[in-house]
Formats: sequence, structure tokens, C-alpha cells
Amino acid sequence: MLFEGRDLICLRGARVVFSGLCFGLEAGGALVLVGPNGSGKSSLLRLLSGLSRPFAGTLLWDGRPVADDPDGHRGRVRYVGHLDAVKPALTAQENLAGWAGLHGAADPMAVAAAALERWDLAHLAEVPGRYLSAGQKRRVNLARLALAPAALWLLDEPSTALDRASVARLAAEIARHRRDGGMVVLSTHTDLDLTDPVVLDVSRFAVAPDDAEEPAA
Ligand SMILES: Nc1ncnc2c1ncn2[C@@H]1O[C@H](COP(=O)(O)OP(=O)(O)OP(=O)(O)O)[C@@H](O)[C@H]1O
Repeated sequence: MLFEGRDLICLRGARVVFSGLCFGLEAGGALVLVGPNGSGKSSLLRLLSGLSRPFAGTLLWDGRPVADDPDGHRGRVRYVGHLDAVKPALTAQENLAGWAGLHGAADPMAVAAAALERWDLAHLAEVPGRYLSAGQKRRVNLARLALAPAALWLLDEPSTALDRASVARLAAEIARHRRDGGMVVLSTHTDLDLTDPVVLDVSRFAVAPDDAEEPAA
């Protein structure tokens, strides 16, 4: 299993955020995206998830272009982004059960309960999303990773708002996912305890403002 990006160019609005970006990730691998605010870490994660497409360049999964099978790609990805995806009127367990149902769980509430347990959130199962703290919401979002297996985790600043114990749990869950052969790409501004990560400084592929006009198609 190999996930590769070749010569990726990312446009946001009319601006080229990065150009010529390449990476390769094998089964069990971790790619850590670093770089200053605005360098394009979130934009790259969106490209990798299939939520947006590169202006140019190719994403390959096992040598085959991701663009040839976007639905297949979406099925192998779990993307946990910046934005809080917890519905305020539903309890933590109902939120997770909704996602478990989308992943085809036969008993979504039971799968949700197991995920809450795994992320030490069982005591919050009945609490509506609107009453959860920032860190608790973030943990409910991360507990989505435990609902169904997926080959590729894409995590945008996953440790934001987490307390120390939760950061350690996140690192342990990532380690377990990698031991099972999964891959992870994450952005971070802080240290996360990962074994042998490949670190990619996205700002190395920045395009200087003077060169940043929209390229000719
Ligand atoms: N919807 C959008 N339309 C136009 N430009 C955008 C849009 N979203 C982001 N950008 C721009 O794209 C660039 C990259 O943003 P991105 O969010 O990918 O950076 P980042 O490295 O993740 O930043 P941070 O560390 O602050 O999270 C920034 O200059 C930003 O202003």
C-alpha cells in the first residue's frame, strides 16, 4: 500500500498556495505537516481527502490515480478537520451513532458506545453537543476514528484544545492504527509523540507573492 503525491499545485481563490509538492507514504507510515499559519497544511489535507482537487499534479493510491476512483478514495479516508462537526442538539452518543450509521454499522448506538469508551468519554454519552467543552467536542470528533476501520487518517491539528491525557490517548490511537497497517497524515503546531514520522514543511513549496498569479491552464 502506497499513497503518493506528485508535483501537487494548490490554488485557493486565485492564489497559488504551494507548487511542486511531493510526498510518499507507506502502510504504517505517518506524515506530519508543519509550516507557519497560512502555508497550506489544511489545504493539502483537503486535497488528500478528496474534498478539493489539486490544480495540477497527481495523487496515487497503490500506483493508481485517486481521481479515477474518487468514491473508492473517500471510502478509505477518515478526515477530522478544524471545524467542529458535533451537532449541538444531539448527545455525544447520538452524534457518533449518526456517523456509525453512515459507515454501515448494524447497531450504530452500540458502536458509538464502544468508541466513547475507547476515548474515555462514556460519562458524556448523554450530554448534548451544545454543552460539551472545546476539548470534549474535539475528542468526540476524534472518536469517529474508532467507529470503523479506514486505511488513511487525515487529521487537521488534532491536538488543539486537548488536555495532556487526551494528547497521549491520541498518540496511542495513532500508534495502534499504524500497527494495524494504517496511514496517518496530520498537521500540527506542537509536538506529538509519534514513532518515525516523516516531517513535511509545506512552506518549502510556497510560491512567492510575485509568482502567485493563477497559472495558465
Ligand atoms: N476558501 C479560501 N479561499 C481563498 N483562500 C483561502 C481559502 N481558505 C484558505 N485560503 C488561503 O489559503 C492559504 C493556506 O491556508 P491553510 O488554511 O491551508 O493554511 P494552514 O497552513 O493550514 O494554516 P494554519 O496553520 O493557520 O491552520 C492561506 O493564505 C489562506 O488565506
